[in-house]
Amino acid sequence: MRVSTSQFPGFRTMTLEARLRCLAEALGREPGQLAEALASGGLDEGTANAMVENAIGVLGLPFGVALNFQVNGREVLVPMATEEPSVIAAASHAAKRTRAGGGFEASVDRSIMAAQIEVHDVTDPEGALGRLREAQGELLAAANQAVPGLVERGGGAQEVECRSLGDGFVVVHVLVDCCDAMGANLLNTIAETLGARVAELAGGSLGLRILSNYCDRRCVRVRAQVAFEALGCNRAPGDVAARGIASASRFAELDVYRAVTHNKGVMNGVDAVALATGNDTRAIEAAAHAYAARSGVYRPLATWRLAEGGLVGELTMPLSVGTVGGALRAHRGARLALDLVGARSAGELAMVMGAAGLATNLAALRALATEGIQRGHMSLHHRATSGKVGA
Ligand SMILES: CC(C)(COP(=O)([O-])OP(=O)([O-])OC[C@H]1O[C@@H](n2cnc3c(N)ncnc32)[C@H](O)[C@@H]1OP(=O)([O-])[O-])[C@@H](O)C(=O)NCCC(=O)NCCSC(=O)C[C@@](C)(O)CC(=O)[O-]
Ligand SMILES: NC(=O)C1=CN([C@@H]2O[C@H](COP(=O)(O)OP(=O)(O)OC[C@H]3O[C@@H](n4cnc5c(N)ncnc54)[C@H](OP(=O)(O)O)[C@@H]3O)[C@@H](O)[C@H]2O)C=CC1
Repeated sequence: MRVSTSQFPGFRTMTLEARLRCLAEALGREPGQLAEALASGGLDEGTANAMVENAIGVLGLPFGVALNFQVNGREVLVPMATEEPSVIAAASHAAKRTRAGGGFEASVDRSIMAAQIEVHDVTDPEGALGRLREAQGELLAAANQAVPGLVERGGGAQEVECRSLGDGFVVVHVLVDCCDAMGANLLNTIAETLGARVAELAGGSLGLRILSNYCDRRCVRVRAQVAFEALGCNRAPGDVAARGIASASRFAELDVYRAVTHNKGVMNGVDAVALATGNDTRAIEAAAHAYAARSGVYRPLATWRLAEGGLVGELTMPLSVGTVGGALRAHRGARLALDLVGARSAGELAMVMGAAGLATNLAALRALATEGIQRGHMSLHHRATSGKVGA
């Protein structure tokens, strides 16, 4: 569903029921439909029992919506599931500050993932690589026969790459466009289909056949320009806040101890959207941190630089996310989250996730570089931990 605005004045002080009414109106739905989708955390026990093993119930998490987002000119509601107070406020807060500069600009690569087939005890690695390269056409055809639906949608196996790792190991990557799926099961099907033939061609023993979660060809890039005036508050003028944010960003580039915390601030937004939309947060985290360390030094995923009259923030990170497959079909709450975000493709969802990550990073840096984190975060944290909650 697309909305005409992501700004709802007074949303933060409304009751839960009033917020649902407000969203339902924006989406052209009945409030009851939203409440029904979210009943018992969006997941009933029967479904939970079928989704995982040894289920004993359903564990709840707060589900909220970050406001004020514009991504590539589109007004976007950003669904977030998180146990951490102040993350949704932080995302909404930063998104509000980006609006005067046009919000977030984002782009995304095709949904390319690599299926890995590993062969060991290869006695002639050079000969193996030659035979595997020659057989590229045959391997691609066999891979595509295993996923006809994907091919019909315009995706499927695109390319075969092979490398010798030394010590008798040869690895083949089948690069697959998995369209709107995260892709794990699709890629594993391809890896298992090709395994025996690849080992035969390589002249070695077949080893692992599984996707690689290091999806460095499936990156999202997000940029935001924030004017000094949009960064100021009564505790710091905008240019002072901007200089503080740029300096905090530089600190993260120079120090791994800081870079990890900086990236935790990025993942506050990314993971919350991933959890809400039923995506695999372990896959996202594993790829993000490998990418952050790709040069051999662990670096920030997002950086902020002073520019003419303001700040420019840029985030690049790999994101393998789906709007189909995985837990999505079964999970009512995740389907509602996808409906709220209005993403028509996995790429569009990845761009919103990246924008959420850049927003939570900006909010945290702005707070840290001006008043410190404790006022904003701890006031909301105390609200959550005071005896009143759940009474
Ligand atoms: C907490 C704020 C946003 C307050 O910030 P503020 O300046 O008091 O906010 P405001 O009252 O001026 O409100 C501005 C907008 O923020 C949103 N907003 C503001 N408050 C709320 C609220 N209660 N409920 C819902 N939305 C809220 C809302 O959109 C609001 O617009 P309005 O509704 O007025 O039109 C700010 O201090 C902030 O962004 N702090 C950073 C919080 C943060 O990063 N939390 C994560 C936990 S710390 C961490 O995990 C990461 C870290 C920090 O270690 C990463 C790192 O080191 O880089
Ligand atoms: N290492 C890892 O990360 C691993 C992760 N997993 C898990 O695998 C799951 C994700 O696997 P994934 O392959 O994405 O999901 P699925 O196994 O559910 O596959 C997605 C299916 O959706 C169908 N589909 C419908 N529309 C589209 C579309 N537009 N684009 C693409 N596919 C479409 C396709 O079937 P059809 O063509 O027949 O219609 C496809 O097979 C996650 O739950 C993940 O946690 C599993 C193993 C390892």
